[in-house]
Amino acid sequence: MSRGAGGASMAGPVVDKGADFANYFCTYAFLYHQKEMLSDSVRMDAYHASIFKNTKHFKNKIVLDVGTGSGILAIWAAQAGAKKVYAVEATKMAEHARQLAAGNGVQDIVEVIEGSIEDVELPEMVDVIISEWMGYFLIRESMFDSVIKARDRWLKPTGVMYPSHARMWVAPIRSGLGKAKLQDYENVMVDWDSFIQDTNDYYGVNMSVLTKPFQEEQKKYYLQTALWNNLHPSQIIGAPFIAKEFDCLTASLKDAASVHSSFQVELWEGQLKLSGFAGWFDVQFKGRAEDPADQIIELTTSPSAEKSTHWGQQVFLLQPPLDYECGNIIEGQLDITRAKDNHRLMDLKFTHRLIRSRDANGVLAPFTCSDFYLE
Ligand SMILES: C[S@@+](CC[C@H](N)C(=O)[O-])C[C@H]1O[C@@H](n2cnc3c(N)ncnc32)[C@H](O)[C@@H]1O
Repeated sequence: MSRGAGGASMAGPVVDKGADFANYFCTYAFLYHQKEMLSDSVRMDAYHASIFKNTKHFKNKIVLDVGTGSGILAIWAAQAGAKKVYAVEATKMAEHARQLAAGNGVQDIVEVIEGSIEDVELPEMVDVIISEWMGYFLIRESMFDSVIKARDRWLKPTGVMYPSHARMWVAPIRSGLGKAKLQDYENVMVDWDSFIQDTNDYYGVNMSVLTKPFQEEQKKYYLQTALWNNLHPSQIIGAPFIAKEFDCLTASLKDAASVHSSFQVELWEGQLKLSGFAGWFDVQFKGRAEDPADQIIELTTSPSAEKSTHWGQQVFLLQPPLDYECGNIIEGQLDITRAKDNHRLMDLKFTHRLIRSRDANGVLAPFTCSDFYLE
């Protein structure tokens, strides 16, 4: 791939650091935002268990926490017996992490370093890299890039990644959200029409040449942007499939830059309306093949009746929804690439068709394409 803005090469995309700080990092400098993550009990329980059920990976070890935020993972690593923890944080939250480590008596073990992991120098290689880098649908925010770079630079050849594996899941769903979004979009366009009329009547300028670009802009916003949602499991209408898997020990920057996955899913009976697709992720803490975890822990963000996470699921709605019959199959291709103007956002495209039956002679619906933006 080329090395233009949004493109990825072996060294990753070229990033305007000032813009990146303003657009991305700034919210992490606020305690209210860190508190949201610290209040996600599914997330907290999984990381806590991954460390304390596998203390052999931490006892007397050198640990690097990439993006320490409040310092929580670094403090747990110290409590689990780490000899030294380098806790790297790009924002001023580093000061709070330092306070928190001292407030919990681990200031001699946890060394908080304020700076971007790409720029900091550590005095030694580490045994473990721990990080909570996952964004919506796993790869939004592109923080995995930073973890990969840290791994390639600072992890000993025998080192362990926490988490060790990650997977992106997709499933066909039903949802009432599409109808509401379509209504919002239509209302906005009705409002635009009266705005055009008023501007012409009162101010003598005809704005109608801007109708098409306005329509495109609003369509993208209301109908083609991925939506955050906490789905109920009953909204899933076909077997979820894995769109991408990462082994965090070996994944490359190129691997992390895009997803290309074909799928074929039989739709379950009893629903008959395909509203779109949902995407979520899980991560596993398995250690490494030669040094496996004593207890494998998994953190999942899948739709659940009992346990939701702050990640929820990302929902991609078809407009209009597709009617189907029992036993129909939806097949197609999912392509995700980095947005051209912001490497932390994704452009996502579903190319799909509904096959009326498994029979090769079944009636085929035409291909439909849906572009979504993980913004
Ligand atoms: C999702 S938060 C996790 C915070 C904390 N580890 C936790 O689990 O509660 C990610 C943190 O990583 C920091 N971060 C992201 N990219 C970074 C980088 N390249 N270098 C240093 N810190 C980074 C962010 O500022 C943010 O505080």
